[in-house]
Amino acid sequence: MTDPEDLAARVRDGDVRIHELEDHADYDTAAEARRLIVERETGADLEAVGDYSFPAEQAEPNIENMIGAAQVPMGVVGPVPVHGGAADGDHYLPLATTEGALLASVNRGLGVIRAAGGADARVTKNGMTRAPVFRVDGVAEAAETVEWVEDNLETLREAAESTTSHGELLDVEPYVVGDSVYLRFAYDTKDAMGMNMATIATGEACEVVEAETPASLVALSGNLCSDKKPAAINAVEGRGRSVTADAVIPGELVEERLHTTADAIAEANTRKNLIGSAKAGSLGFNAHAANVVGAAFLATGQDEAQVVEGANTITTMDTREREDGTTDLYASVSLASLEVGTVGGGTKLPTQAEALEVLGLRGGGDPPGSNADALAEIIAVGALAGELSLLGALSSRHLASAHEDLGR
Ligand SMILES: CC(C)(COP(=O)([O-])OP(=O)([O-])OC[C@H]1O[C@@H](n2cnc3c(N)ncnc32)[C@H](O)[C@@H]1OP(=O)([O-])[O-])[C@@H](O)C(=O)NCCC(=O)NCCSC(=O)C[C@@](C)(O)CC(=O)[O-]
Ligand SMILES: NC(=O)C1=CN([C@@H]2O[C@H](COP(=O)(O)OP(=O)(O)OC[C@H]3O[C@@H](n4cnc5c(N)ncnc54)[C@H](OP(=O)(O)O)[C@@H]3O)[C@@H](O)[C@H]2O)C=CC1
Repeated sequence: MTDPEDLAARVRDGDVRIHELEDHADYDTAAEARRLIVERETGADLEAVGDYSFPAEQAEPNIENMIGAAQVPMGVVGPVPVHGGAADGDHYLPLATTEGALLASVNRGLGVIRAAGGADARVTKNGMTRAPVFRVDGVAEAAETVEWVEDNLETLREAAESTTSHGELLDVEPYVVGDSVYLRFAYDTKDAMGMNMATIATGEACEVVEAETPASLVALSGNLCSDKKPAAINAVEGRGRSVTADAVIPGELVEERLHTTADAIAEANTRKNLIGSAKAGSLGFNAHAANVVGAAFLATGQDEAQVVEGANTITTMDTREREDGTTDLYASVSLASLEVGTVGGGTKLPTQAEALEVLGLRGGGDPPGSNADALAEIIAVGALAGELSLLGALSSRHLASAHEDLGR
């Protein structure tokens, strides 16, 4: 049966479940039937939602109960001048957002960085984590379990890596709380963001832990991972890529293009991003790193919920005196836990793959991992540009007027 009206009627009559429509029709017809059901029950018109540009079947690994697609406007900023460990040269960065003024701001910051000769960027740590929680009888069994894990990393590595041809187990960090034992597994997941890969590999390793120790698995994710929640452990230890970008901006460029001074930006950064964030109890000591991380994630097919970890960013802005008496601005961002991939997840979907192509980073890198490293470095430079521009706007008191002009 391939008629959407008939399919919708069968769902209404209870003959077919709404999430099983793909068993009875092709994927696009199933989505159309679902739209009919939802339209009739809610009175909403789903014409725009149904006007998507790719075969629904292509999204099969990414969504259940598909009715169409949410379309977010995508723009481009740059070129981004990056001197990175993996990324080098000028890259246009696609960003998808609904916040007017955001791309203008990042574009302005990139123009400043470009005029200053570009930004350096490096991935300084890489490890996607999964931390299962086990039940033990008490502290004696907890210690026995931890000792076994520490003595048998090779055995755990063999089990975990049997599930993947790309992933490598880097470390297992044990934590004990009463009769709970948490094992934080960290993997080099190469060009994949790696959450599925790390979860599957850790599941295999957990079977060995249960067979060899008194510990009994309670949950494959015990929240010390920590995925998609604000967590100090990610800000301190890192998760995914830890990446830093910096640039020195000549004082005259700050004045010409940001309409303020290096001193004023440094002061705004200290009082806002450092002291203000500390007083607020924030994990993010930055202005809006999440803006660039989120927009780049939507454009390139990353898991949008992991913007939470991307916000674990510290921005520093300091003045540097030159011999001629003028003052430059040293600017940096350090993203502790940027979780990105160029294979897997949403990266294969058509618009997302095209966005990765714009960056020259679609698919696996050579060597494996280099494309995801490069993506992390480019996003970090984009975040640095956003910080420079917003701090400039705040220092020159242009934030409200910018959003009056562009954001509404
Ligand atoms: C809006 C500007 C850039 C104007 O700034 P301006 O200096 O008046 O702009 P301009 O017209 O002189 O142009 C300067 C450059 O900006 C770029 N630019 C300029 N306009 C465009 C445009 N339409 N499209 C693309 N790029 C644009 C472009 O690079 C241009 O150079 P050019 O190419 O002309 O040589 C500036 O006032 C600004 O950056 N304001 C800050 C806005 C901002 O950062 N908003 C971010 C969101 S705020 C938020 O979400 C978080 C928050 C604030 O709540 C977090 C917190 O608590 O801090
Ligand atoms: N399971 C979970 O708990 C969670 C899942 N997610 C979801 O997980 C998905 C992302 O998981 P992820 O593991 O990244 O992606 P996928 O599950 O899509 O797997 C990617 C696979 O691509 C293969 N691959 C091919 N080339 C490369 C390369 N160069 N580098 C690395 N791997 C390569 C690997 O296969 P092989 O391993 O065989 O080598 C890898 O496992 C997203 O959809 C996200 O939303 C998010 C959070 C939690």
